[in-house]
Amino acid sequence: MSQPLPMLNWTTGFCAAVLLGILACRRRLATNSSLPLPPGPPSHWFWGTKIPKSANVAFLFSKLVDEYGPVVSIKQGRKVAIIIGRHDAANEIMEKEGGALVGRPRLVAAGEIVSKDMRLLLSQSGDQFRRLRRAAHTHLQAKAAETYEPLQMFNAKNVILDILDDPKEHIMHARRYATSVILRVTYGKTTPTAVTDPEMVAILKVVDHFQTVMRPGNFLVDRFPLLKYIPGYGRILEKWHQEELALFHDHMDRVKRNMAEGKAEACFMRYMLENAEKHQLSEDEMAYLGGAFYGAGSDTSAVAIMNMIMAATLHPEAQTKIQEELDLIVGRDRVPIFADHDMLPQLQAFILETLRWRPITPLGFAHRATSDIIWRGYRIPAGATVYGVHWAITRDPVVFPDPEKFNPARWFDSEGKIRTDIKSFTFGFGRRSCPGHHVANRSIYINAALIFWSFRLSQNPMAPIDPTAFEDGMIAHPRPFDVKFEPRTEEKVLRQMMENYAKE
Ligand code: HEM
Repeated sequence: MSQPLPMLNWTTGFCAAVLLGILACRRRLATNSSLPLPPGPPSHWFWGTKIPKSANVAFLFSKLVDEYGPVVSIKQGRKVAIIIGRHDAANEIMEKEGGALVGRPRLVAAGEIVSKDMRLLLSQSGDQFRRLRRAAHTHLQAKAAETYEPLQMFNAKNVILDILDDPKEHIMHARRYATSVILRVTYGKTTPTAVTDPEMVAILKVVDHFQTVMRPGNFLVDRFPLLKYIPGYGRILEKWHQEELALFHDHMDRVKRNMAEGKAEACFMRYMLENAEKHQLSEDEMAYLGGAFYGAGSDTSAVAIMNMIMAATLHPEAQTKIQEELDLIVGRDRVPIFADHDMLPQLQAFILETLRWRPITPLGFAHRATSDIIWRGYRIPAGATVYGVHWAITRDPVVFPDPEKFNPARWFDSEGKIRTDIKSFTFGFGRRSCPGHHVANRSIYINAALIFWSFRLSQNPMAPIDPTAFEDGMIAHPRPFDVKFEPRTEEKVLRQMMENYAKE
């Protein structure tokens, strides 16, 4: 008689658990969908929130944050976009809920037509994303980045020599630095890269196309994806795809040829070709991954160096502080090296403040919510495009009082140490944050150290020739601006020291 009881108990327990589960889910669904979206501007039922085509989207979104609060929702047709513009909210949503924000929004023009779904930066969460990201990490992680220090020093000294030869072209010199480093890391290219090389011109063209295609609202097909099936539509986008694919393959094929002749340098692409099976990537995917390194890593690093020069020229008092520190720690008989980094807090604070004051990617890169996120009573629905807007977050007045002021001192704690309690979002958020940040941080540091050290600032600070050139607040991609570079160290001595400084 007592036999069936355990079975009954088990069945009853199971049913009760299922019922409770269903109820909990329904309650959650009901609660979630009844929660409001974050506040935002009114929108048209069909067109959504109007974004003027000419607008600087990062500025526009930052204004919305000032008006509606730290998290704003806007409509893009029937889709929801969420703008995150304050530090706390970025931490709580982009970082802590990072698991639900690994995705990227569907970008028809940039992702599907131009990149044919092979660009890591735009790849959706899932198997392909994991394979690409794992492969990229092999050559971008901290340990690998450390091994690139000599080639970064070598190229940074060339920036100084180039500036001495042709100070007006300092923006091009920064570009050449960044491209040379990336081409060396990715393809083992050791021959010098000149700004006029057809290869460099082709790279800059690809970067330029990508920036154009990424600008929200630039291509109607992103609003109306069916357009891509209309014959003839998107011819220019297809052409851009063919151009970049050919360029990426050219680079890869050169490594293949060198491997066949037994003279390939150790580099990312050689590793990929030797380990293609392990990483399960097709030839096109490998070619694109190589391209992703300079697509994502060359212009960004160059802009970081340019912004530093811009910040220095505008703030002679900051130059003087760093100068004093360099005199004390490095002296004048040798050139700064990587090992000096931890002993140069003034320089570190200057770099942190430059990256805050003029973020390199003011709008950031959009993420996509893969499930509902509830934040302080608001709902970020699954499928929403989520922007962590760097320009707005770096202007959070609670974390960065008087945010427009360039003030490296804000990065020191009461004991004079660099603050570790403020997370910097320069390299993005959560699981999509920049895998190249170890390489990038080293590039920024060594160029800053060399530039400040070389241009003895106390007597001849780097100065803008036309201070009004900066007045409208350049962001992202500085226009050419003239800087007076007059090294105090005797030029001949400086050249000599640079020549002897780093040999690849
Ligand atoms: C100062 C220089 C750099 C800055 C400011 C920067 C910034 C960023 C940002 C903001 C993202 C998007 C993060 C997000 O979605 O939240 C990103 C992604 C990426 N960066 Fe960088 N980056 C820099 C240099 C580099 C370098 C040197 C490389 C490679 C050599 C690189 C490779 C990548 C790649 C492959 C991605 C795509 C990652 C993904 O979508 O999963 N970046 N970077």
